[in-house]
Amino acid sequence: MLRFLTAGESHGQCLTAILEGLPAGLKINIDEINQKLARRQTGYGRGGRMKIETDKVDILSGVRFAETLGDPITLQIKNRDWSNWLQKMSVTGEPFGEKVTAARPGHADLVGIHKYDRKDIRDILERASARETAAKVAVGAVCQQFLQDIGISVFSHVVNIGGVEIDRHNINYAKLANNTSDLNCLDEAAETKMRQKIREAGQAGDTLGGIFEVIVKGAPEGLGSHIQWDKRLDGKLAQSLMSIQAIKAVEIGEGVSYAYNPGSKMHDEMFYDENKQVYRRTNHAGGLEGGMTNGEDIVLRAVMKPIPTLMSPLHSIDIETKQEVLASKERSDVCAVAAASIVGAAMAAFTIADAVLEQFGGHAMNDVKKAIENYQKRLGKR
Ligand SMILES: Cc1cc2nc3c(=O)[nH]c(=O)nc-3n(C[C@H](O)[C@H](O)[C@H](O)COP(=O)(O)O)c2cc1C
Ligand SMILES: C=C(O[C@@H]1CC(C(=O)O)=C[C@@H](OP(=O)(O)O)[C@H]1O)C(=O)O
Repeated sequence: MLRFLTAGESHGQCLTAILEGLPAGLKINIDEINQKLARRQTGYGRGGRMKIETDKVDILSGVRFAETLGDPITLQIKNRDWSNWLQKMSVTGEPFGEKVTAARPGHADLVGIHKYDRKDIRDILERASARETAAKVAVGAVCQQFLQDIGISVFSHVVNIGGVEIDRHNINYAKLANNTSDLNCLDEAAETKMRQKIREAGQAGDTLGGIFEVIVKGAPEGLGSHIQWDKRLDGKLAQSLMSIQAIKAVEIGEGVSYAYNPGSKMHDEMFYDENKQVYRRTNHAGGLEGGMTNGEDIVLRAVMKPIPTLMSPLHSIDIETKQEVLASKERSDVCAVAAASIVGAAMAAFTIADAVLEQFGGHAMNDVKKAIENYQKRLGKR
């Protein structure tokens, strides 16, 4: 079993993740992890915090001479902003600085205060903050290196921001691997409109959400299982995306379209090629049937809600004065769908890596590769 935990507050000293369960003998490239961390920081519409941070990973355990040992891998990312918050985030001493008492609709503020019996909303928002997604991306980047080594690639791109959609007929999917657009969008015309939309939202003190897509190529047939609810890979992938801060809906393949079309239009018909290898002409199912991968690309989409902190704040309540007030305004992003798309690829990579290890086991990279080879041979795959 592959598992990870993260720790760290948004303005605390650092973020830490422990990733356990990867086999020994996997080559680790720190520069590639850092590239993914940098990519998560980009995106038109991000706030002032991203000008302070330059996320870089330190590997504190589990790797020696750039190879995994099979031990838990500890990944750490320092918060550069911490130096500005030493007293407000002090581990010892008396409370310092103004309390946050005006709850923001759409954030964890109010429920968190009630549930954890706190008086300062900062005690909640620090951990609810999506700053934590930097740790998820570091974990996912390591998992992506594992997957890459066995021929599986995970990509993501932005398909909608604030209602501006990409033109699917005009997309060069070959650019997925080295897309350098800071909105992580493959459609230049749509990207220009997205920027305009984000600019207008920012000027109005408003925020925007959107949709990103994750595509997994090269996953072997049969990851996951139909035999039990918690073994279904569609369910696990949905959770991995839904667990990202601000994600409100997840779609697999044509997802929502299934409600509007008959079976004759939606199920992917099967054919044999001249070598008696099965192929399909469509992939409405997004690569998953019966909770298992079917050998097609895995296609997932996630909907992100607009950022809850608005510079033109919404009506809310003050937990201390019990008055109706405007929600608090923290420095904030206007739109972070591009960043979320990088997090989405990381979370999908973790989940696929876990499914691969569940199926093929192995504490050593060579054993994993042999097991996959044997399985593919049994299936008659070339
Ligand atoms: C990459 C990323 C950046 C985010 N930036 C902000 C932000 O600057 N301000 C904010 O209020 N929420 C931001 N959020 C969203 C909140 O973290 C999220 O809405 C909050 O934790 C409540 O969780 P929920 O939306 O899943 O219910 C961001 C989310 C992501 C994924
Ligand atoms: C720090 C990050 O995102 C943060 C997510 C976030 C929130 O409420 O989720 C609030 C903002 O933090 P701050 O209050 O420090 O400006 C974002 O910048 C990050 O993505 O690295």
